[in-house]
Amino acid sequence: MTASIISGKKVSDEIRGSISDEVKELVSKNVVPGLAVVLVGEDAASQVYVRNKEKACHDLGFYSEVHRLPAETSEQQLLALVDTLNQQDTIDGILVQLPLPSHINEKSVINAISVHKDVDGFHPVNVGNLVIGDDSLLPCTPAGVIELIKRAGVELSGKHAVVIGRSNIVGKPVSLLLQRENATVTMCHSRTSNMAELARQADVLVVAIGRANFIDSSYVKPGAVVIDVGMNRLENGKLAGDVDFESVKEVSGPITPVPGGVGPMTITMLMKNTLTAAKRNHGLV
Ligand SMILES: Nc1nc(=O)c2c([nH]1)NC[C@@H]1CN(c3ccc(C(=O)N[C@@H](CCC(=O)O)C(=O)O)cc3)C=[N+]21
Repeated sequence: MTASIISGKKVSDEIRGSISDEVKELVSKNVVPGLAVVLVGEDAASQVYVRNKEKACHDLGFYSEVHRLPAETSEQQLLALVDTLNQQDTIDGILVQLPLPSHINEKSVINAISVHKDVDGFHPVNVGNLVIGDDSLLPCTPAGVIELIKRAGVELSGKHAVVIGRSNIVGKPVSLLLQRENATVTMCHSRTSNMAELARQADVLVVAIGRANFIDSSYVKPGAVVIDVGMNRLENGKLAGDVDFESVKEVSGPITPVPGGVGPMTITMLMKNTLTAAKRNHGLV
């Protein structure tokens, strides 16, 4: 029996609907949430994502600035722009698209973004607050993963969640958010020796390893929820997840597709963070 599909597009549209309503409310109080996205260089995938973010802003009534800088931009020039955006009252959220050209230190740039405008949730203070369980702007993809699981009607409390991948951007924060939902969390990574055996114990399997179609049905307990965070562009230009969707959907429980799963949620959570930052910046929460 083929698994049910968790549509990130559908969930995303529902959440964007409520964001749009909240923005109308804010605009009536002369507050327009503003997002600045900075793209350095011509990376094709980044151009797609930045265009998606810009479109989402326009669809939801946000003020949007996109700064497209040449690849040879110096770190100092980029830091100067970030500083300007930190001071700009019309901007509530700042996102500097990663990866950056190798001559620029990503940490320095992330640390330079005001904590209150860090709508990526990458700043160490936001990450620290996430770890200790204090209020913070949550990283978009991890927050989107949790939202998808919840909206699929899956109860996480007491369940065994297995996260494959331990990146700072996805794996680590997802494991923390799963713990916050009282799941029991196992973290697998490149040095895990019995990965398939551990993965098969999962009630909820979250995969974020960056290897196309790597996870097949041998990693999945029948009926387990599978969340595919993979975003791999194949030679033929198609997008593939980290999960071999065709084989896994025959054994899994609810499963997210790629595209149309976690991707749209990443953008939607970015919009949600920008809305939250705008309300905070204007003393409305
Ligand atoms: N500072 C920073 N913050 C990010 O959040 C960030 C980043 N840098 N660098 C790159 C990754 C990747 N990312 C995606 C956003 C949307 C889709 C998305 O909309 N995906 C669609 C398909 C889009 C397409 O057609 O390629 C989907 O999966 O349905 C994917 C990936 C955000 N990122």
